[in-house]
Amino acid sequence: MAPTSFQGSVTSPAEGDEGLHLPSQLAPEAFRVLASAGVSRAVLPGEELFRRGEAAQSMFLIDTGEVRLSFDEGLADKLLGPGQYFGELAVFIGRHQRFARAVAETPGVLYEITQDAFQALLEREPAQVARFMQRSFAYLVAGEHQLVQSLRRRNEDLLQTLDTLRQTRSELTVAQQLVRSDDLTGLANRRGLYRYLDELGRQPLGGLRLALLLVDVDHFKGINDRSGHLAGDAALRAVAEEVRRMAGPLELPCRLGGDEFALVLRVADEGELANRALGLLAAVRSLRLPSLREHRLSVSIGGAFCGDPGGWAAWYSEADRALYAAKRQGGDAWRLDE
Ligand SMILES: Nc1nc2c(ncn2[C@@H]2O[C@H](COP(=O)(O)OP(=O)(O)OP(=O)(O)O)[C@@H](O)[C@H]2O)c(=O)[nH]1
Repeated sequence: MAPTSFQGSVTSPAEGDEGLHLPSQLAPEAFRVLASAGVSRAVLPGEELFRRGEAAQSMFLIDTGEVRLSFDEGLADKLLGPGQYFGELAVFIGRHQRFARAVAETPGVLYEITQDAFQALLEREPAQVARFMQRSFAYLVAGEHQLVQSLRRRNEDLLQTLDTLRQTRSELTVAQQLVRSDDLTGLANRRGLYRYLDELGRQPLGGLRLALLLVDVDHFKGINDRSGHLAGDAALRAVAEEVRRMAGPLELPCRLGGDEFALVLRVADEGELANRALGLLAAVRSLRLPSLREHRLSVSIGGAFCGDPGGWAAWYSEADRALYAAKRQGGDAWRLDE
């Protein structure tokens, strides 16, 4: 039934170790026997032999020309040539859906072998068919193995990408914190405060009132002048620590710049605000820094209640007015903007 023009190629495997040679290249004798069960069919470039998902009926042997197999996304196409076969699962297991699309790449001649013809061949040439099936399974298993390997590699690549992403995110978080915090004291800086104020409008206050305290070190220029800039830095850090200590968990202590600090508080009433301001005055007053020699640290504090959570400029100018009232009083004092 099948006079073949395929004569075997230089890559065709030697008898006996066929299963080790990939891809599916048949020795001329095996090809001849299989082709004898098939019907020869001429194909033209672009001609579709089967589609993905289609119910499989037969397998194909390539006598001349080339056929392209396309798989799911992510898997490379396969180009098969003379002496190779494809679609063999159809004759092995029947009722099987194609998982590739097969299209003729060049003009050529194929042998199409139906399941019935294959069964008849099995009875006629059991030894040859058994060898053919054995090599096919070895080929399928090797293909499966390659697939598992490539999935594993892809998985490793994904894990690595995920790792890089995680690292970038944590670097970004650190960078964002650096951008929002003050180098000298570690408190939030003005940028951090604005960010906090943005969030503030969305948070419930649970019946409390928001208030702003502006804290400014008294005669700080004199500290720098008398004891040096490093001593000035130490004084700023010590005051910052007291401001931080006074802040509750949802309150943001920050350094606005120079010797000026700010704290947005949540208080029940004016009495509580006064207590907290007086507590801070006392805490700074009791600081003793050896680098400042005889100089006693003190701060002035101006306070204002925040009517509108978005109105930073208004709160700031009210608290600033109160702060200068405290300064005019001689410092080491607190005033509330009325
Ligand atoms: N050591 C040190 N000094 C700073 C820093 N930033 C600003 N300064 C200095 O802080 C001083 C602030 O001085 P002023 O704003 O005049 O305030 P003051 O001397 O405290 O005067 P009053 O507020 O009226 O009591 C300036 O001399 C700045 O040079 C800093 O990071 N470290």
